[in-house]
Amino acid sequence: MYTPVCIQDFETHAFKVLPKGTLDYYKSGAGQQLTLANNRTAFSKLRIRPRCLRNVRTRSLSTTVMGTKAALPFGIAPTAMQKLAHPDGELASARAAEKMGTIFILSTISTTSIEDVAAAAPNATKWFQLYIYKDREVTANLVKRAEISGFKAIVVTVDSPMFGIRRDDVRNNFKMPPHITLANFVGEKATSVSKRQSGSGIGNYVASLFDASLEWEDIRSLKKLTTLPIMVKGILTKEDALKAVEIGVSAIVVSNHGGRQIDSVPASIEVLPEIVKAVGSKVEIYFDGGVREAVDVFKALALGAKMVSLYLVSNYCKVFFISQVFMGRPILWGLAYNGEEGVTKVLKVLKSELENVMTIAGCRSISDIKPDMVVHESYYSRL
Ligand SMILES: Cc1cc2nc3c(=O)[nH]c(=O)nc-3n(C[C@H](O)[C@H](O)[C@H](O)COP(=O)(O)O)c2cc1C
Ligand SMILES: CCCCCCC(=O)C(=O)O
Repeated sequence: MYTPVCIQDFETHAFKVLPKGTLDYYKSGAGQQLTLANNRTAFSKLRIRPRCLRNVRTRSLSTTVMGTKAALPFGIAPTAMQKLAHPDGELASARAAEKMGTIFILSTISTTSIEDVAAAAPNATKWFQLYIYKDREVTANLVKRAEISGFKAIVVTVDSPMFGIRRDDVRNNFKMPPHITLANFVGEKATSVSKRQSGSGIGNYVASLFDASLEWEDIRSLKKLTTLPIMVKGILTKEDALKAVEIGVSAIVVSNHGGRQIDSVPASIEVLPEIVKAVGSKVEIYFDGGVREAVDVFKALALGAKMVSLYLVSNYCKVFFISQVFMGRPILWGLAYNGEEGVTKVLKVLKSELENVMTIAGCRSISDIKPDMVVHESYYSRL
């Protein structure tokens, strides 16, 4: 079998083996796909400034997320309908996350139920991504089920009052194949959700069922439904980041939904410094969008780092840093390669790349990755 050595290799393989409708759904961005491309281009414009002779004989990639240790600073972003890539779908990716000691975020629109994922990967740190439905009973039920099943956080996606127009999905009249179900909606309410889905594209599903009337106060109400920490995913401005802090969320995911919502929003990595600067250490900040290599993880961690002066008198400074970077599509490419083993391989490739980059750059731990170790390319043209 073809042996991938980098995430690009997994992608090339997936492009060959996935059916056209699935591949187009997974890979597409909105509109002309400018933001999708820019999620990558923006990373390529950043330069790493390595440091030498720092005794990097022992290294650790571990980090702390919401008070819990994670073995890796990168995890699995929520992506819908993973059984389109492999029959084991979300079970495979959750198990791979468990094996590698990293975080797994399950999509509301999963093809495996909350309970089945929990049973398959009991020791993984699992978070549940929530789309808020017009029917608040459906929403409350999802939150309760995630809580009872041992998920450790609710990640509310706030960038999707309507879905971005992904042109290939429209051209393909993309629908879920009949042998696959939206597994969180089997049962009374679910039937109505699933039935509406069949025969209509995803844009129609979202328009008919997701709640476009959401406001910040709804996030406050959501907090009353659960004891789990609430995170908001899809923040792209400092104004919204500060609003999220004011409402009392536990974390913010800086994300442009993989370029799938508004074409021409900035790359996630372009937005990160503005948000870190505004929010500081008030809440945890995570990141996704365009991560395909360990150098991208390194760059995001560096730009997410912020020096915070704790005790001005003693001049003691602590560095707060973003503790997790998430990936969407690379996990789907891993699934398409070989289910659980494929996703594990994707995570392992990235892990060994990151160890390599950190070691050569003089970093023994994630907290050694400092803001001044990454600069924009214009830094050098000014010299
Ligand atoms: C096929 C696909 C399905 C997705 N489904 C969801 C979803 O159900 N919920 C959600 O919040 N984000 C979803 N996303 C967005 C991802 O969580 C993440 O923000 C994005 O994929 C990150 O970009 P990357 O693919 O470049 O890593 C999806 C993305 C893709 C590509
Ligand atoms: C059938 C509902 C579609 C959900 C889509 C999930 C998603 O967020 C995406 O970007 O696609």
